[in-house]
Amino acid sequence: MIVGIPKEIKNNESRVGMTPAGVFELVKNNHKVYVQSDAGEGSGFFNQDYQQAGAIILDTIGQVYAMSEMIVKVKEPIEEEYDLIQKGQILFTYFHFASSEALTKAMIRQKAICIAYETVEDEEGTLPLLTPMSEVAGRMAIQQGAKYLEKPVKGRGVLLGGVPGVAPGKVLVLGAGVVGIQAAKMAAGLGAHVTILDINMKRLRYVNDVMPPHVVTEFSNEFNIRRLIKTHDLIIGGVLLKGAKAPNLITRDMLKEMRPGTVIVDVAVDQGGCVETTKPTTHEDPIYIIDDVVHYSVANMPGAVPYTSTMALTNVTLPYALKLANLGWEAACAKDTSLNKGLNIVEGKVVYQEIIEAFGWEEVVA
Ligand SMILES: NC(=O)C1=CN([C@@H]2O[C@H](COP(=O)(O)OP(=O)(O)OC[C@H]3O[C@@H](n4cnc5c(N)ncnc54)[C@H](O)[C@@H]3O)[C@@H](O)[C@H]2O)C=CC1
Ligand SMILES: CC(=O)C(=O)O
Ligand SMILES: [Mg+2]
Repeated sequence: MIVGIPKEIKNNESRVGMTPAGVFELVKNNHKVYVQSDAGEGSGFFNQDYQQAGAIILDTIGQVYAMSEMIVKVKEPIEEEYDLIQKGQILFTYFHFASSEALTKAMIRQKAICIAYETVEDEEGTLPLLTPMSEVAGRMAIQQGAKYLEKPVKGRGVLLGGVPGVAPGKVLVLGAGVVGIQAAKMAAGLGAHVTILDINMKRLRYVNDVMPPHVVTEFSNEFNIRRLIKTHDLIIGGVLLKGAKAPNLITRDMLKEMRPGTVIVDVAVDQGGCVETTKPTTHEDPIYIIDDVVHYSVANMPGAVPYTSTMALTNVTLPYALKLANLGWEAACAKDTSLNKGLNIVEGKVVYQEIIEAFGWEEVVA
């Protein structure tokens, strides 16, 4: 198969869809790999590294799309890329369709085969291609939250760890999944008081078992959320309903109940966010303020730490990319039930039910 690796063009996105090690594996399996010039530069991989691994470097993104049967990338295609996508071309990347009707309609129009990293699901129900980026984003959420709690950027002016004689800051984590647990771990490490909520008792039991005593679990419901937001300094959104729009656990009216300078880091923004007032932001302009509450909602948080993130992501995507290249998408998905769950749009047809529901469409749109 001919595989193309374009340079990411989303704001401050420095990850790349494949490392030279991945190229080496594909070439070893008799595939041809085109890499756009400087695609890996932001992650510390240079044209020469890709060439030594067996790739051919192409000058433009247009050439990569035009000459490849499968595109392996990181983020969803953005508007400038829509028309480059070919009918029947495999796109293997994050899409987060439920948060964007425009993107969904564009991919339907282009009649591509869209296999979404975030819905590939193993037998245990975990999401192997989302997990490493959730680990990165969960850890980063505390770094970013701590920064925006500082007064000069309109935060409450609270130091998360406190100091001797002064109580630590309080962190509320919505969702005890991968993002939530990593965020709780980092916040606890700084000495903050952490409250973590979920509706899944298994997750809460696990957290209760492995975390130190200053990480407290509570059941997630509106009553508890309304009570807790009044006293917590930093709120992390890490809720996910697979493939679907995230539920709005914090509604607009609740902002008035928070103290001025409270910070919300809504990591779930890529699935539409779990806060009603969440809208996607960029690393260039990451925050906005509503009712004195600082909102941070960057949809590609791991893109800011590409040295770590590119390797963490491609460690898990490569075996699937290799399967797709070796067998073609139909046979690969038929053989591998995890990969099959990644199929979101196939030649103009939405095949993932939660996407159809997210837009209130009656049926599969062709
Ligand atoms: N902004 C960014 O750059 C990034 C965003 N993400 C996003 O972060 C989100 C979370 O991802 P993961 O932690 O991997 O998901 P996960 O599936 O591991 O965890 C989600 C948790 O939410 C819980 N949940 C569901 N409904 C709930 C409710 N009403 N109240 C409380 N908890 C509830 C689930 O039980 C589950 O434990 C996803 O939308 C993911 O795409 C992930 C990586 C990067
Ligand atoms: C998962 C995701 O949205 C990201 O890594 O950017
Ligand atoms: Mg207020």
